[in-house]
Amino acid sequence: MQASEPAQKGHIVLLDRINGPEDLKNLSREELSQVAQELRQEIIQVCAESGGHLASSLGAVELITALHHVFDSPRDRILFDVGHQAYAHKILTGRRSRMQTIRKEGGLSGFTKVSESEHDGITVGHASTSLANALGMAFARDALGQNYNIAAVIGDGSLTGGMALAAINQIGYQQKRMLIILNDNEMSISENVGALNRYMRTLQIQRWFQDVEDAGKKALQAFSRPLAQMVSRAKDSARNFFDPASDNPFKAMNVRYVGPIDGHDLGQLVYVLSKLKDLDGPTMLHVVTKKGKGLEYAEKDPIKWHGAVPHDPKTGTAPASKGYSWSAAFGDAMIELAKEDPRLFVITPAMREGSGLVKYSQTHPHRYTDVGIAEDVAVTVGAGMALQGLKPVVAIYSTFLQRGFDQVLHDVAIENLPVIFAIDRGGMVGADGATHHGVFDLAYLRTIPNVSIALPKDTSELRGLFKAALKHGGPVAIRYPRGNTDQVPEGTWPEVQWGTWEWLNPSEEVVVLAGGKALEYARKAVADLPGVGLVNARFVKPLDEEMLEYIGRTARAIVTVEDHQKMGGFGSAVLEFLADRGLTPKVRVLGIPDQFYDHAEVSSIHAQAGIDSQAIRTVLAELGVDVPIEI
Ligand SMILES: CC(=O)c1sc(CCOP(=O)(O)OP(=O)(O)O)c(C)[n+]1Cc1cnc(C)nc1N
Ligand SMILES: [Mg+2]
Repeated sequence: MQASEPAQKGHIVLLDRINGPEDLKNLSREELSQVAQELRQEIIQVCAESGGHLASSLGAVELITALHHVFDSPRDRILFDVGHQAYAHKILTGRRSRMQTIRKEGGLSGFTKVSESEHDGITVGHASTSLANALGMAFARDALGQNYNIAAVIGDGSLTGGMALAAINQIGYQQKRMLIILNDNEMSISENVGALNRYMRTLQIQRWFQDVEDAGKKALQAFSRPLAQMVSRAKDSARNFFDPASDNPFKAMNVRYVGPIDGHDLGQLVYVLSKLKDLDGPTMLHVVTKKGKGLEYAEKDPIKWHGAVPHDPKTGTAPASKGYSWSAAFGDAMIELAKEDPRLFVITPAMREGSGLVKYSQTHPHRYTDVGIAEDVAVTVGAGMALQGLKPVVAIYSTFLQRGFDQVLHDVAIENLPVIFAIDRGGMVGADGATHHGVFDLAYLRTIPNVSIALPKDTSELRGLFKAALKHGGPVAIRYPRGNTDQVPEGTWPEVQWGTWEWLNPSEEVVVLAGGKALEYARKAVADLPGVGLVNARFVKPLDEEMLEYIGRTARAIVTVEDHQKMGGFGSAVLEFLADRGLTPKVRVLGIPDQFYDHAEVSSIHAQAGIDSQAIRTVLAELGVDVPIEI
């Protein structure tokens, strides 16, 4: 590709001619800097129009440009942990024209995805998986006698995940050739946490230490070499004492550590990556970046601009978000509950904002902790708290609780400990796609003895269930969807009788059973059908056995609806119950079919999956209920 005159700011010149990483190879340092500038403009424009992971992607622009200049993707494998920071990677690997479709139905994934491009080494969305993937690829490369490079980019937040640290332990032990690039911007979604994070700050101070030391060494050598050598020996022994970098955990695990270097200095990045690329064994390059780099309002507030909504790119202004979210309803309830019960303690695995806990963490800072991206740790920390008399609430997305399944079983349920799981994003979540949909939790929780599962229909019931859960003791999962709910006055704490359902439309011939988000669809579906019974099945476990027994004996047909996999969910529980008692009404189970759903609007996914109001009415019609199909 011919070099061209550098473009004035604002004009896209070089990107127009980059259709793949091979077009980066012959660019000069100045041209690479121009490419980075143009990438930044495109990412800003894409996120302004479509929303997306703006701040993370802006912070990784130079790093990704340098990686694709130095390495030879797709022959070399370049992996991104979580994959949310990879917008520049997508643009440079032939997807520039489709960037406006990102996170939309039929469009690009918001993360890297193997089926989307040969340049996407792994399909991700959950954190901390890149290093074990990289090790696996190194095993495969060596076992097959092949020869290519593997580079894994992992953020400082993702490095707080146990899976990443365990992988480094193995990587240092196996000594396979690979490059880990730690993209350290001191941020997870919130400020990053953990001892390793604090240690990495000292490494950045250490650069200052290095510079002073280098200058001193040069001055001394100019004066007397023997003296310089003697001082150098003395310095090395002192170094372990003063220099934090000498207890570098990565070096301790036999991973070569290089850095920290400026993750926005393209010249330095290209130089160092070229030097490290072919070194034997594992190397970690520590780069320091700024989340939101190059966009003033995103640099100033990387938390807000971690996940951008469509906005004015010049000012960062966006229409005020409407409505009161389930997450806010949960956070407000916790603030009040903590005033009532001094034993309450809320734990988040790096999702303070997403779980609606910002205000709670400020109101009750001593009854709150963020354990980092470590859901397994969050659950078992809750178990430890419960063993010693606290009332822990683990605030966790359904999809991320998958990382703590064994901890729920092994550390909480066996001893029937009073840990409450506030499960947010229960059900389909939309733009984050298959890696983030929370549609497996009813099945994986239902099989664990002692665990109760409840689905509030509104904010008042959410609060009533937390109050009942605190009284109930034992492990309780209270699951609610992404999206909005109603707002209730402070002090709303209704009584909810444990394990009971609620008749909403007491008609007995054909009965629809649904809880949580599915109940919204069911209500709409039967609104003008007085002959169809409707039950708020707010407990998945325990079922309301008395009511279900009655319905099983009297109704000719039952329809269950859930925003969850059909297999193993609420409908399965009802079928098991009826079969155990020899009750034989017709049963239709509406749930998510046995497949993954990519990113799309939640309503569209629900319609495709056959659990929305239209689907319910169609089934009712098939069961002989006289319903107008269209609503
Ligand atoms: C997108 C998403 O779901 C993100 S991005 C992110 C912060 C990652 O911080 P890191 O320092 O690695 O990257 P940075 O943004 O460049 O600073 C979190 C916690 N999450 C949620 C999350 C929670 N828990 C798990 C297992 N995976 C994910 N992806
Ligand atoms: Mg980070």
